[in-house]
Amino acid sequence: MPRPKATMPRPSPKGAVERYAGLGSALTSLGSALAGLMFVWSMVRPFLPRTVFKYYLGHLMRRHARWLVALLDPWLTITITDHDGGGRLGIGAVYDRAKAYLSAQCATRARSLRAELAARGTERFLLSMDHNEEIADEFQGATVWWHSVSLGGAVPRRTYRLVFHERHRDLIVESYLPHVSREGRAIMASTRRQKLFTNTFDRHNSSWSYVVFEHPSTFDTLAMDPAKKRAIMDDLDAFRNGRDYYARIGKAWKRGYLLYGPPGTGKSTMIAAMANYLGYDVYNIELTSVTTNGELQRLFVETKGKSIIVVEDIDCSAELTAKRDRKKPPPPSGPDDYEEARKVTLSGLLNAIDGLWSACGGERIIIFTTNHVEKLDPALIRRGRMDKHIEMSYCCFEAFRFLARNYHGIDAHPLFDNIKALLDEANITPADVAEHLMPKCAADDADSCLASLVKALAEKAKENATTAVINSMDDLLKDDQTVLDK
Ligand SMILES: Nc1ncnc2c1ncn2[C@@H]1O[C@H](COP(=O)(O)OP(=O)(O)OP(=O)(O)O)[C@@H](O)[C@H]1O
Repeated sequence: MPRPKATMPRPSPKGAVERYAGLGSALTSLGSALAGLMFVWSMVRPFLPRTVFKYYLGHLMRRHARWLVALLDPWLTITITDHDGGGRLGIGAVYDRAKAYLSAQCATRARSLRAELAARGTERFLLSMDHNEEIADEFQGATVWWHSVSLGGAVPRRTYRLVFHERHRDLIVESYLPHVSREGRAIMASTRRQKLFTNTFDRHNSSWSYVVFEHPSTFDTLAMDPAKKRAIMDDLDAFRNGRDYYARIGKAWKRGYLLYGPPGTGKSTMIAAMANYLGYDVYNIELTSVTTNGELQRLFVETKGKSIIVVEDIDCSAELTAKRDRKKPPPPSGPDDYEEARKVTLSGLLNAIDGLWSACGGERIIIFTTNHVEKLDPALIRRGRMDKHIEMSYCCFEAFRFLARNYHGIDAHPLFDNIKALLDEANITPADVAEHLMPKCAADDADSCLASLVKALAEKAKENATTAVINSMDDLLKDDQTVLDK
């Protein structure tokens, strides 16, 4: 097996010289010793019975092989990759901590660095080692070397190799690594940026990739009934501070929300507001890009704590809206059946959610959104899975006042009464109201925007009234037909 690059002698980095200083003379002495042994061996071997050679000497050589290797290469390597499960911390968490720890070390020591903004709204940069860069670190008298490597592939894997002398094994494993983890976590807490993860599919499987999450929506900009909004914020607070409570009642620290309502009523906006309120990362899972139930399960388990996992428009996945088939499916018999077996099913999704709660301990929220709650299987949205059901409804007067204050800084206007009466009849979404309130040119002010809204509301109210008349006539005709049929 080729040695990791970090252990190869390199001219520039400090430490490499020290690490390999004794190696040349050790090899020379070993060469002479081996030559002597070979000579003695060739003299003695013809006089040895086969059994002595086979059992005793063979055994002796095997026993001392490890010692010989350790003598030649006493350097141990620990590999930390951004794709390790990270146990209860979630994928790449150990790597992230090491990266944060090294950011504090490498600014003064590495010669080739990468820079990224440390946190939203700050001008501070977080520095990390560039690929193939090496730095040395000291800990309680031991020297260790960190080497940064990027492994190729469709989704490149970033890896750190930590190299140290065998005699420091206990110190490194029991004290140094926990020290790196502690320091790294503290640095991450002070420089944390929220991330938006999406699942991408290459030729072989799905994996998460992320961008920095910078959605401007907050509860201060979300238009909805103030009492309902307050209740959601209180619920989130109780969840965030509920670590001991969840441990005491023996439940995984998680909460499920179902957001339902017509398009444009603010479901995605609400998710962004929740993420910003809690400071959590968002994992947006696109079910149509996931080919098997197993893959879905893996994606779920790879999410980190302090995160919101979102499945939007869950009603758009035909396999999930179908009622659960409790019978075991027959084994695939042809290519079509195999294609069928590759789909994500409702039971697959339920298993993935349940598996997530049993495999990962910490602080996750899962949110489903749908425009057609009535289409969903009750098992998917039952309390315990989706603990809180939130209806995102058409714009009410309170939500309109909120938007008017946000967009134009007004709390009252002669058109408000008119708008209040029309809103009840028009059934218009907050997205539509926001669109009318948004000035389109420099001449647009509150008066013109509200006038445009009144016009739109009146048209929508008229349209709804006409539809209602047509529907009631249809119902009457159906009733008449039923009577005639009888
Ligand atoms: N309650 C709201 N408060 C403030 N803005 C809103 C609200 N609802 C909708 N909007 C505005 O309307 C736009 C569309 O809203 P959003 O995407 O959140 O709706 P949605 O319910 O998720 O729609 P869909 O079901 O089609 O995904 C947003 O960009 C936002 O600016």
